[in-house]
Amino acid sequence: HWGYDVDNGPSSWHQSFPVAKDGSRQSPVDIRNEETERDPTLQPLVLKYDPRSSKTIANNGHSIQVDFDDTTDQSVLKGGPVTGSYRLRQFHFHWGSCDGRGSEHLVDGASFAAELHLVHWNSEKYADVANAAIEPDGLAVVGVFLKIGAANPALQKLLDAFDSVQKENTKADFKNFDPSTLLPPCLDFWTYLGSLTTPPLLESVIWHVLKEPITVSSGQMEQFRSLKFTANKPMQDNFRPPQPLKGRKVRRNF
Ligand SMILES: C[C@]12CCc3c(ccc4cc(OS(N)(=O)=O)ccc34)[C@H]1CC[C@@H]2OS(N)(=O)=O
Ligand SMILES: [Zn+2]
Repeated sequence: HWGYDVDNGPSSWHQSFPVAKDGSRQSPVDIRNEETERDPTLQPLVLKYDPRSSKTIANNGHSIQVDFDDTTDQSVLKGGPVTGSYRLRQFHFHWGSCDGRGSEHLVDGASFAAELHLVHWNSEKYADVANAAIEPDGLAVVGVFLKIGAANPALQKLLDAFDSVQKENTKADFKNFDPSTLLPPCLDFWTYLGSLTTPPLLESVIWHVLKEPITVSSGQMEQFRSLKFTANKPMQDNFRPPQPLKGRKVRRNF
């Protein structure tokens, strides 16, 4: 099964998922800010989250993921490059084995210690996330960089729940969590057309990468690394390296 080891990691995913190599809009990418284009027509990003829609926290063997009730428009993304409304389904993280790496997107070649992904799907056009995920405008993912600095109290609430999901394929209740507490004050973003960054690598994501990181302390990063991929393998370095732009333009609203 796919993973992040030397024998089943990102460089071998193309064997089962040819789009990894043949695709035209693969993610993540290295955002070279000089080559991005400021687009004054981009609307501000509007993220309206209701803590009552948070359900569970799970270790799915690839990341730590918080799932949301997406049967109604309680937590939605609007604005930015998209028309319509995208419903929050889940958020998860990618991080490194050391503080110097871990994010999936890079900015001018620089990595951050981790990256938060808030996954939304186009609930105006499609029936559910699975149907949306096979459409070019089906998903909208917001990426937030985690930069080493002061301990983050909002993140700590999440980390405190990790004890119950240390092992692979474990899940626990995680109610009344407000994901907006994980957002930076400024929602300036880069946006481009991309894909899921794990198999099935579907090319259905409109990416919104926030310019402003949130902070995380080294000690808090250690708590991410206390999670397990399988029996005794620490969950870390669960990030895909940057993929070729293949002529894509990255736009910014700032
Ligand atoms: C579960 C699903 C397949 C995997 C998947 C899904 C959605 C968002 C995802 C975000 C990911 O992470 S990332 N870094 O943001 O790209 C990684 C995988 C994702 C749906 C899409 C079809 C499957 O849905 S299903 N089983 O048919 O009901
Ligand atoms: Zn992700």
